[in-house]
Amino acid sequence: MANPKQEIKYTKLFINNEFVDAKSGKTFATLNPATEQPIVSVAEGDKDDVEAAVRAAKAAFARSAPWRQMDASGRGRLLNRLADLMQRDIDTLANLESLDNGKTFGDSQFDITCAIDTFRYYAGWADKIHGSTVPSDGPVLTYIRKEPVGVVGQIIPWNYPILMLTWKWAPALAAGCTLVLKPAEQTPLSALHMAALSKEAGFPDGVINVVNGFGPTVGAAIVAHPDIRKVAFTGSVETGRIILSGASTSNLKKVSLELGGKSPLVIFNDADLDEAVEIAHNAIFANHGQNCCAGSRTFVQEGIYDAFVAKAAEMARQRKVGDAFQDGVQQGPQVDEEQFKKILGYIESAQAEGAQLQAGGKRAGTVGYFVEPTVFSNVTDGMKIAREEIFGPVQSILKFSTLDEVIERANSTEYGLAAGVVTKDINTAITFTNAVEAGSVWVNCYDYVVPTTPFGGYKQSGSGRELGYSGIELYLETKSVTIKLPAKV
Ligand SMILES: NC(=O)C1=CN([C@@H]2O[C@H](COP(=O)(O)OP(=O)(O)OC[C@H]3O[C@@H](n4cnc5c(N)ncnc54)[C@H](OP(=O)(O)O)[C@@H]3O)[C@@H](O)[C@H]2O)C=CC1
Ligand SMILES: CCCCCC/C=C/C(=O)O
Repeated sequence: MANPKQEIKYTKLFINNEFVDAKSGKTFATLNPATEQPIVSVAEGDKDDVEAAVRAAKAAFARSAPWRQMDASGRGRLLNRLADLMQRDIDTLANLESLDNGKTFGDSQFDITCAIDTFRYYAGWADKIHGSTVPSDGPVLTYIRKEPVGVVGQIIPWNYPILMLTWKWAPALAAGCTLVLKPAEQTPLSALHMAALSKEAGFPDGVINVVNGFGPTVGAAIVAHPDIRKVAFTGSVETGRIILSGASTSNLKKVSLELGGKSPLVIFNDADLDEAVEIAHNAIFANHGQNCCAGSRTFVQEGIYDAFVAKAAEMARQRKVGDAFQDGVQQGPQVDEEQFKKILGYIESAQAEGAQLQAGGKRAGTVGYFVEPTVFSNVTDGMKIAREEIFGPVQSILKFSTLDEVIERANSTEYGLAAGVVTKDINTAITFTNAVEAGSVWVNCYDYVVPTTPFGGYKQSGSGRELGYSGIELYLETKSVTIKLPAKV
């Protein structure tokens, strides 16, 4: 049941299976973006708390520790148990997520259902991670072992708090790593409830640690720590750059990055118009536009352009904006004042650069970080809204003539996370999907993100792939073992 008055039980740091205060005693308030008021204060970790968390994670990774002695199938059972507990607490988790992030209760439930599926998917992998034998020359036996990387640091954003935690925790735990997670400062609450569930599920001491706090303190300490062997990050390109550089100047820890996007969604003349409008609407407005793979450049072929714009604007005007806990609401507030102001700034820049405002265009209401679902037509490639990640409910509709032209324009960006194409012509669809520089391409659909399928970016949208078996590979080392035999056998 949706409950904006959800009791909040966990507000401290989670280190070595205990909730503890920050060593400094400091706390910070997490705000409700619908009211702009504090929900609760949470412990504010810093370098010393990261140190304690890494020490716990390192001890949990010791050869004789219960986690390392556990059978791989035992890790799978713990992951499934955690998924069971998430299912039991789905309403509590969804309430915490919606309070802290502003997304609708229904969207939070959907995200948590996806997260549960992901834990179950990786539970299945835990005892199926294996090496191989290799036919080396000479009287030797050579085999390849796959081993967990060790202690890993994980830094996640605020747009899908539980889902991003899951994309990090589930493969790392299936692989046998131990971890220190930093949730985003805006959305620590669901991660802390997840920490409590991990203890209840039976994960041994120190395997999972959560340190709330800020990027330049907690995040930087994770990135610099010499005992952390790998860092996994989701967030902005700018912070991704800082992380890569911090990893290279500390212990050269491995890094995987899932960064931003400016993803093209291309709609051809032969598309079913209503279906295409709906795909494009959901591609940009889902999660209030706060989505790394949002279809933020809607390219529409000239034959249907005017009709498409009219219907897209009408659909945006019908989108119901309001409090996350109200029935029928499709869009809550943006996560914080910074994002809210950034989005309004982009809307202003689009008007100044000559884009035509078709719907929305301003703040919704007077309290909370609500932005009207906004649609611009006559957007051209050089405009700021066509080049930069807005991360908000702003649809930019661009016109194109030919397939070759739109391929070139779609690829004319340093991002390469996702792309979509809507057409009835299989040749057009395949030509586009082969040519577009993007880690995920969706044909006649969008945002089809499932646990089995790798997800990540080309170019500056990142490196490495989460989900699928690729997600596990991020947390594995490869060891080649060669044993001399008395004779060739
Ligand atoms: N790819 C994606 O899914 C996301 C993209 N973005 C893009 O980034 C823009 C800015 O959002 P923002 O939240 O500032 O994104 P950031 O990339 O800065 O935040 C993501 C995470 O990184 C942490 N972080 C920040 N600085 C450092 C650092 N120096 N070292 C280590 N970790 C750090 C943040 O901590 P803290 O909690 O203190 O912020 C947060 O946990 C958005 O408008 C959007 O365009 C944002 C979120 C997700
Ligand atoms: C629930 C379906 C959409 C998932 C999108 C994942 C986005 C990740 C990100 O923004 O980093």
